[in-house]
Amino acid sequence: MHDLPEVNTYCGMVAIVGRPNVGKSTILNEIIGQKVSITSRKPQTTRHRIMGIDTLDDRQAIYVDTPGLHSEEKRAINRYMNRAASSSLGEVSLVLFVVEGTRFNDDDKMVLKKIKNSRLPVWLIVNKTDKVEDKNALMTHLQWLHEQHDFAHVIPVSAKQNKYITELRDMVMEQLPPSEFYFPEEYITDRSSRFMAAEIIREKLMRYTGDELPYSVTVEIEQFKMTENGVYRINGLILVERETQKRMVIGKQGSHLKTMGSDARKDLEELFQNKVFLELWVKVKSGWADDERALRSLGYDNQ
Ligand SMILES: Nc1nc2c(ncn2[C@@H]2O[C@H](COP(=O)(O)OP(=O)(O)OP(=O)(O)O)[C@@H](O)[C@H]2O)c(=O)[nH]1
Repeated sequence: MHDLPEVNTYCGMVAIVGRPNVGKSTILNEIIGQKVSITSRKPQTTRHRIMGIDTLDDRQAIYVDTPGLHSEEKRAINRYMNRAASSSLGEVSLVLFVVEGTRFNDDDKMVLKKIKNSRLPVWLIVNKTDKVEDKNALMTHLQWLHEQHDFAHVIPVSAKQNKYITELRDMVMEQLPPSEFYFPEEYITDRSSRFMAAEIIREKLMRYTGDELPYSVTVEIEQFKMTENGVYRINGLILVERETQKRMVIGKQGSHLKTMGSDARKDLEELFQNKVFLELWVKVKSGWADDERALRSLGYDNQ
């Protein structure tokens, strides 16, 4: 009889699911200690499935941040996001179901239904507790939440104030099954530097522009290279649907684009630990959000 190879490390996938805007990406970034998933006040900021990798000594937790699940599936991009969110449930060992304070609406119900079907162990993470002034109401709500499903844990946190995030991280680490590491220990995400650069630029667009933009804007990295003097030279192309949106993104005498570019550059330098030279262009590309083929050509390939 052959001895099985001894594994003395622990590693597993943890899916972070929930309706849009409950703070999934913020929780992930707080756990990893770096911006691996972009966030904004606008719902549905996360469009892709992103892994955040947290390695500590002999343990590696691979968090999968998913686009917010929601019931509206009108446009192609919404369908894509729902697929990306659901497909991550197949391969994980633990689900963190994120809800917000004392709110629990139809979209939360829909997510809970999906989770129940998956039969995975679920921890309920009640985020944004800092926003709840009435602590008695919170207690009553937590009690009610407990009754909705056989949650292994119900954990109130505030990602924004970094409250109970370390405790959550430690609990997850304890829960990992014995396994080889999936990623080298220095990795913090499965995504390429190009992808991260595009996402950070998109985050600035989401944050600085009006409500009209979220669905219609996308970013392509046309060039990403190290120059002879050790600077990352990044050229980003911002694609919008309409001329009015182009003007909105650029701002008066380019003021908007300049501020966003400078903010994005700072984040990129922090992320890559390297000096960055960033150039941005804006171009009108009509109708892309309704065209699945165009989506795929821009990298929305549901992987
Ligand atoms: N007050 C408060 N706000 C928070 C907290 N966590 C996240 N937020 C804010 O909530 C908004 C949404 O956060 P995200 O992390 O982008 O939410 P998400 O669930 O990933 O959103 P989608 O990308 O739409 O799925 C942002 O403006 C965050 O700053 C928290 O603990 N307290």
